[in-house]
Amino acid sequence: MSVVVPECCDDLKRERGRCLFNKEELTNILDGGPKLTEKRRRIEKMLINTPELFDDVSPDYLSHEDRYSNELRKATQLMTTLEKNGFTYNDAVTTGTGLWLLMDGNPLSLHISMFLDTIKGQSNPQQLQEWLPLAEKFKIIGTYAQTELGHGTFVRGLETTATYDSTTKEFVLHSPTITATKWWPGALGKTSNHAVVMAQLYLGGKCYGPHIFMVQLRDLETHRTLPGIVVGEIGPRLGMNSNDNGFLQFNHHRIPLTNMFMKHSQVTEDGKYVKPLHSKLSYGTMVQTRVGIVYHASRELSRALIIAIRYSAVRHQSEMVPGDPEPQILDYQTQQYKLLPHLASFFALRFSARALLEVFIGTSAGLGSGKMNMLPELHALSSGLKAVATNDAVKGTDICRLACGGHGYLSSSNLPRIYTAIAAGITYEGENTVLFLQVARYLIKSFRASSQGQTLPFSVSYLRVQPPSSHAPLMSDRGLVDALGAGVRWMVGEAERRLQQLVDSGHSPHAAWNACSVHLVQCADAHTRYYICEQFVDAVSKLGETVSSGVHEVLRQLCRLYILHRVIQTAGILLRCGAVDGKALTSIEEEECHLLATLRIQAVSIVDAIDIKDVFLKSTLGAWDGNVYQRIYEEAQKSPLNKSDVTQGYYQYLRPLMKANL
Ligand SMILES: CC/C=C\C/C=C\C/C=C\C/C=C\CC/C=C/C(=O)SCCNC(=O)CCNC(=O)[C@H](O)C(C)(C)COP(=O)(O)OP(=O)(O)OC[C@H]1O[C@@H](n2cnc3c(N)ncnc32)[C@H](O)[C@@H]1OP(=O)(O)O
Ligand SMILES: Cc1cc2nc3c(=O)[nH]c(=O)nc-3n(C[C@H](O)[C@H](O)[C@H](O)COP(=O)(O)OP(=O)(O)OC[C@H]3O[C@@H](n4cnc5c(N)ncnc54)[C@H](O)[C@@H]3O)c2cc1C
Repeated sequence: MSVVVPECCDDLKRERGRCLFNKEELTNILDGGPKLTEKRRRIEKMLINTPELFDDVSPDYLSHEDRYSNELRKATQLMTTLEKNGFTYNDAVTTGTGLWLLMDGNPLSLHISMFLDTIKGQSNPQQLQEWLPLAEKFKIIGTYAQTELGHGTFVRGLETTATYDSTTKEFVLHSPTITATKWWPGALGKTSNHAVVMAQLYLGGKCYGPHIFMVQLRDLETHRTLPGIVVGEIGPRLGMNSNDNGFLQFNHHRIPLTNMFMKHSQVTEDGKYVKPLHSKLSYGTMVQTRVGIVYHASRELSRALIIAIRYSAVRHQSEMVPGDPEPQILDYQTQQYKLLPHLASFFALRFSARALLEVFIGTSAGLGSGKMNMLPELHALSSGLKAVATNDAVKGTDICRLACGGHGYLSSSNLPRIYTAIAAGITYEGENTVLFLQVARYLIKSFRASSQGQTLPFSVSYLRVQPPSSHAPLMSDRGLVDALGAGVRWMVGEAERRLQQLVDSGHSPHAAWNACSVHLVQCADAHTRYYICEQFVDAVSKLGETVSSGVHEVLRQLCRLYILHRVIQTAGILLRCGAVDGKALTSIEEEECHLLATLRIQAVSIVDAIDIKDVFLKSTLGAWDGNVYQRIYEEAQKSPLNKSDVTQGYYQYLRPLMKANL
């Protein structure tokens, strides 16, 4: 398949004619530099030239089994194509081309993300040497099996046991109850022959908590399940039904001692336990995946935005002025209000994902030399950003669907598939409310530490009890971000006061925590969004010296919109703590409406600069040429129901009903 850039329709031609900035420059910024754009495009070109990667028939028309097989065919083709062309799976993950861009669940995505990451992050040198080459070459195929029927969130509550038998130097894996059944892991049902399994470690009758084990599940020749193991697929889900999310039970299944991941904690041959430097190091794969999810969520949101904004420039509906031609729906202020703040969110998330990745890389380097002090900060940042990114991507994607009216509900718009895939991101890898509560714990701890005169880490330093007063004028970007920071400080202070008050009146700290948890989640959400605002302002101001004025202006406008929108969303808090007054809010609302109209002019060009090609958008509504109606019509012709004029169902059911004497 070659990339032919079609002539676009008049509406889109006019939109593109209004572009006042260098699109390529903006693309480079979003990719992280021209070299990364070039690398992404090389991977994409290679994928586009591999016709086997593209569906002839929509997965919606396939049986459950054919759908899975078709996805597996594409996933294996994707991996061999990458390998043959000298790219790594990591290239596919980091450029966003390898997980779901072409896919409907990709049964190898867990292998190339969490399985490989666990091997890299949790193995001792011998294990790394043994497992990494096998996994990288797909000689073994694995997944991350942690969640059980009874527990997903509460990892310490997992029931699968790994009991050490020092006589044979083996662990005995067992699922003692139905609720101990591993449930959900992607690609566990039919694809994987190995899994990294989280289980409670038992030594000499004592439980040492959850630890990770490498477990072979299936024979490497026959692919049959090994004795002592029951494994299968869990059935249809809201989305990603081409994957084989699975279940797994162990019946006193034995694995060698050396199959416990031993980078951080160890068990000696005689059954002694060696503690890790930090008790949560075994949660490292989850943290790393949360970092990746922030990027992934922003990418999925951007696909939905490209579709909805292009469509809104092509779709004409109603009369704005009686008797005038029907305007593009993008001209309606309400349509701009639906879409453009989410476009700003996409940019904000992309810059924040990059900042988080830097924290992750810095913290990982520190861990390598035994420095654990950055771990709580990374845990709080990755938890908060994963939660905000997925919440916003899901909300934004659904708004994009709604903004496309009826046609957004068509599978061929691809919005339902993008939505159902990213909707899972709210739940997997740490349910968002639960992650926010982890952030809140960090905020309260930090606030209390500051009251005792301790210095706070960078992401929470604005919470210190006596912050320096902001010198920036309120209506400047900095001034408004400072106002948002003052709002969060007030919220956290209020949460702390309420917690203390409950404890003072006789509640246990845990009961007090639960009684304040709605407010605590709001604190965590507000704190994370403040961090995102900071990253956005920071990134735009740093770019200011290096980019052309057109690009800088667009970024400045998007950043401003993000901040204004956030201030309006937080108005109640900001008024209560006196960070803004009613007059300021009125002028912020007016400015936001003005900015919507300004950004509308170049909105199509901005989404063009995100640079996702039609073959990856897979949408009748969002294609580059804007030829919407023809595409919708052609897609409908592919429905199996249109293969014959009269269907079997007519003879079987309708005709008898019509002939019956009712
Ligand atoms: C760079 C990225 C590369 C690749 C990925 C790319 C793209 C990804 C795209 C898509 C994703 C692909 C596939 C996803 C498929 C889905 C997979 C899964 O869902 S796997 C299962 C995930 N499960 C979870 O996330 C479970 C969530 N639960 C938990 O994490 C813990 O149970 C919880 C944190 C809620 C509580 O832990 P607990 O042990 O009970 O601790 P407690 O609350 O008591 O706190 C004690 C103490 O520990 C601190 N802490 C907790 N976790 C961590 C941590 N991870 N790191 C550091 N510290 C931690 C906690 O804050 C507390 O500290 P204090 O005592 O307050 O100081
Ligand atoms: C598509 C998909 C793919 C997945 N892939 C994998 C995988 O590859 N490997 C794997 O191991 N797992 C996987 N999972 C499982 C996933 O990680 C869990 O579903 C997730 O961690 C949430 O846990 P849970 O289902 O037990 O939800 P629960 O924790 O039961 O959540 C239910 C409700 O209870 C609330 N709740 C729970 N605890 C608290 C608390 N402490 N305070 C306040 N509220 C609370 C939650 O906020 C939520 O509203 C996947 C899940 C999905 C949907």
